[in-house]
Amino acid sequence: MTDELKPVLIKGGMAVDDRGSVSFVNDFNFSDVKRFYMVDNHRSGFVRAWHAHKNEAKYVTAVKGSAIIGAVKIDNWDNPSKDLEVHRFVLSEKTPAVLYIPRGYANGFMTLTEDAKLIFYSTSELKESINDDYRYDARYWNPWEIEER
Ligand SMILES: Cc1cn([C@H]2C[C@H](O)[C@@H](COP(=O)(O)OP(=O)(O)O[C@H]3O[C@@H](C)C(=O)[C@@H](O)[C@H]3O)O2)c(=O)[nH]c1=O
Repeated sequence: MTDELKPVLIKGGMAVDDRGSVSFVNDFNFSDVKRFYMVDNHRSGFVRAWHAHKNEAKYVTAVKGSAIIGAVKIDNWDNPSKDLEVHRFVLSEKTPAVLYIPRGYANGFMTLTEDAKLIFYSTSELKESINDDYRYDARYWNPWEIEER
């Protein structure tokens, strides 16, 4: 759906009335999605990172709670530079949105709330993804610090 080679935050919205609420991201579609999976952590503050894919792109949204999402475009798959640009986003059920992470990127996230649950929509089938999975230490790049301000 999106051939940009930069992460794109597709913003949505929430409609609330006397019945309840509807969260939506109208500009997102499933045209290149082949599978989905949901991820949560046992506690807030836990980091799952860095997982990189040469061919797989993914879309991620927060179904519940909030999380910091990181994305880094890989320059050298065997020894990526530590100085690469780290794209950093906060996804939350309170501000409906879908984050597009292009192929060629490492991604990861840190849960900000105990109840955080993320859905990933992947453009690869699992068997394609398994052969396209490059992992680096969770703090190889470190967008997980929260500055008190
Ligand atoms: C992602 C996924 C995992 N699994 C299985 C495989 C494995 O036995 C178990 C755990 O998978 P993983 O160890 O890959 O889970 P994890 O290490 O949390 O990796 C996941 O984290 C996020 C940040 C990513 O970027 C993805 O690459 C995804 O693989 O779940 C599926 O069956 N289907 C799926 O779509």
